[in-house]
Amino acid sequence: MIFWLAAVALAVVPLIPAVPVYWVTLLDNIGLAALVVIGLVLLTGVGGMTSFGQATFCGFGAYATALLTTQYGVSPWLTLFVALAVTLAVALALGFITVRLSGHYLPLGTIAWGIAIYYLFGKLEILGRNDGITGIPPLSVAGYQLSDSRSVFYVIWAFVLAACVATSNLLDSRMGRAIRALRGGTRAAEAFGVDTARVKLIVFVYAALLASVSGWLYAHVQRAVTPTPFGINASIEYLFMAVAGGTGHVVAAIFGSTLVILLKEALQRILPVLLGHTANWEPVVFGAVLVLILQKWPGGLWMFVERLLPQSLAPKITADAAPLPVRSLPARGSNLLSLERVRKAFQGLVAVNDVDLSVRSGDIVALIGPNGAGKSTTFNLASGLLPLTAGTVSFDGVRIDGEAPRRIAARGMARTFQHVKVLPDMSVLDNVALGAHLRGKAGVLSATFRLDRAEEARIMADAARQIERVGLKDQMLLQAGSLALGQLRILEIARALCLDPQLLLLDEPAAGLRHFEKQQLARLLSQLRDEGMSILLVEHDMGFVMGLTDHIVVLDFGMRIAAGSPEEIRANPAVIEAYLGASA
Ligand SMILES: Nc1ncnc2c1ncn2[C@@H]1O[C@H](COP(=O)(O)OP(=O)(O)OP(=O)(O)O)[C@@H](O)[C@H]1O
Repeated sequence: MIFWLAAVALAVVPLIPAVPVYWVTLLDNIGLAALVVIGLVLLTGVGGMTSFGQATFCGFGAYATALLTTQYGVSPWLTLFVALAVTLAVALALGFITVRLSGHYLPLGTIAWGIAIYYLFGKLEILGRNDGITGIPPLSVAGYQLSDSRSVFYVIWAFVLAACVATSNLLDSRMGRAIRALRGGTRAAEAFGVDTARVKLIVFVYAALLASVSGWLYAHVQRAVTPTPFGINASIEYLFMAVAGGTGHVVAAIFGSTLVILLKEALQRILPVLLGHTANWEPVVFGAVLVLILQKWPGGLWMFVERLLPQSLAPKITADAAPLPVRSLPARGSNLLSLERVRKAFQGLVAVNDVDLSVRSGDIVALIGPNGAGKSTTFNLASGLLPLTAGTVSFDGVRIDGEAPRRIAARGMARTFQHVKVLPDMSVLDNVALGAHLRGKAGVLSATFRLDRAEEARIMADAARQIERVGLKDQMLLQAGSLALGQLRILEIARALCLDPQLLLLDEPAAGLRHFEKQQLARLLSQLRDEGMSILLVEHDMGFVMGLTDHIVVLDFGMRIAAGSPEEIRANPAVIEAYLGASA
């Protein structure tokens, strides 16, 4: 509501004759920057991919329209589609290479192509080399030329408004959750079935297209383009705007753009008066202020505004949403997971040495052993996180070794993590809904146009059902970051259940839990088994395992030294020697 009131108030500004043209021009510049920064909020703030090359994509939009309108007389509105098509092709090619980079190689990659393309713009004869292209026509609507700041204002801000709405819609969707999941690490996201390389590429292209629209508008506002506004300096400035505003919220992009542009303007006016001479101190003070902001408020300054706004309403859960389809569980007692003579060697070290392990449907099976016995490695071989050196893994009668973790997840194997991997600033409900990624289909287009609501309601209703199933109903709308470790581990189980699995893989589910939390967890796992769920868990806590499981496999130095019921394992001398003996 406040957002729309602000939009109406903004729309009135250029109509007030007393508002100087200079201020309207500033608002135009803020709008142009905000388009790029909205993309950066999604790419960097939400998706965690830092780009120092966004201005380059503005360049593609600007040069495409500059060339076509001045050389070939094409209508500017048509060139918008050409600009988007050119940017799409370039962003797909650059993104394909760039988003596969990780750590600091990713921003370095964006710097590299940002610089290269900037020089390319300045070298190409057809683009007028460093002099650029002049004589670009203004935009026109119904024969009326938008050649002044006031008239073009509405076109710029219509695009900003559309970008805000589309991006907010996108974030509040299945794809939006997948984009947020990127911040939690590729491993976790892939385990829920997210194709992380594809999602990264989608975000990269989305941000590039917004920058291209900004460049296209810029060309028709300035009526001339040169390479300068599309260089690395401009890209860094856009990144500052995103970070200074706050990278977690779409509206913060507008706030950050306003902040940085007004700061630059203010410094240009105030500093010469204060310092009384013409030396160019603005960049120095500008840099110092930005460093101060980054130091003091790394989350961005939007949070100060956000605190003053009414809290957004809790997400609606439609109780009567049709349930998502549920896969049938295999007959109780049938062989669900089989590891046969699996082996994993890390260079010289054989971490898992020809181990056999099977899980029957409806059983809780534990994999135990002293530190370094090879439990986690075996677990990761089963879930596809590590490739096998030898042996086979079959799930529900089908060989799955060699398949990617997300394909294995799609078959009905869901996992939790030894070090919990939740998104702390997302609600428990949204975190759990992430587990249902593979049960939905809605992509970017249906999300931005809100055509995904029926599917989204079904996903949310299922997530709420799983949360109730594990007993976290009272925490459903809290931020996941506010939960205790025991609740976080249960949240991960709810998220795994949201995948509609046949088998749950739990990596040290009781690690770090207090006694009553362990009891609560054991009750939940028994309840799930009673409901027909099969569970394989890696665990250190013998008391927890003995009271809960149907079958135990013991590893030591990568070898299987025993397998049997808890009673058999308790009485096995090799186990007492290797495991219990060690702790005794
Ligand atoms: N990526 C790796 N590269 C090299 N060695 C590894 C790798 N992962 C595990 N190892 C080694 O393989 C052996 C088994 O490790 P693993 O983590 O599977 O044991 P674990 O039983 O899960 O131990 P813990 O209970 O301490 O987690 C250890 O000696 C470990 O150092």
